[in-house]
Amino acid sequence: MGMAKAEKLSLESVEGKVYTLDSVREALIRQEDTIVFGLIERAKFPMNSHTYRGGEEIPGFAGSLAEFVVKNTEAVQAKVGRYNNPEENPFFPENLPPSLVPSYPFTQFLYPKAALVNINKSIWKFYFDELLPLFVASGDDGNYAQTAASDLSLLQAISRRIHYGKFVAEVKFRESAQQYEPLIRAEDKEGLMKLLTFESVEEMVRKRVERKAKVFGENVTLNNGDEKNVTYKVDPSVAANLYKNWIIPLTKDVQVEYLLHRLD
Ligand SMILES: O=C(O)C(=O)C[C@]1(C(=O)O)C=C[C@@H](O)C=C1
Repeated sequence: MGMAKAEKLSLESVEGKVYTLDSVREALIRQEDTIVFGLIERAKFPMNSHTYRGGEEIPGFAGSLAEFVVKNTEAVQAKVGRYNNPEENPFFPENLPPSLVPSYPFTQFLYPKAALVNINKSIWKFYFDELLPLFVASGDDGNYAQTAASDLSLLQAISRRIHYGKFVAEVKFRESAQQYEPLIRAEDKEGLMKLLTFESVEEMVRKRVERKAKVFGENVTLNNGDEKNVTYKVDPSVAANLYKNWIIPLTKDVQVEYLLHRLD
């Protein structure tokens, strides 16, 4: 096509995105599906710990096979514009190549100085050290590349969900700036955490995720009538605990971090 880098797409119709508390919560609900399917897909493979070993498993590359796949896939996706979308956050932002494609006019909703929050290092750590062993069978079937690819798509889904906290925080700030501003000025993390927390919403999220893991992950047979014979591809309590122990707390950390920079 030979388009210059700075050139804008010619668009038939641009869907300007509107962010409200309802619309961001709707987005979080839809992302639950992606995360539950991601768990189911990763559980298809055993642990395959070769995927995670460092030390020149790949000639000339010091990291693990998973790291190699994530870094290189992110680079390819960056070239075709993935990170032009403010809802996306790379795991390896260092040395990412620029986008080669015309830019889509994404709605600029976030406050630029707060938009830079990126906690993917913590996500990477809990994912490999703590989450994987909870739902993946031990063993090795040699499918390391496929395993790394399923890790990447699940990591990206979890990361997108957690960093969506920026949008949640911006909505809440705009709705009640007069309540947030003094807490931000005082750098009162605890006060901010309290103000942005809705216990009853969190409980609904955990219950719905557990139910989705049951519905999406049921091993379907033709004589399924008998409830007690039902088995699941991923233990539904693992999905609920992923939300309880990591996804919700980290989404809240992102909100607090974002808000602390909201008046910079
Ligand atoms: O829905 C919200 O208000 C959010 O901030 C999202 C979320 C979540 O991660 O699911 C986090 C904090 C709230 O206590 C409730 C739910």
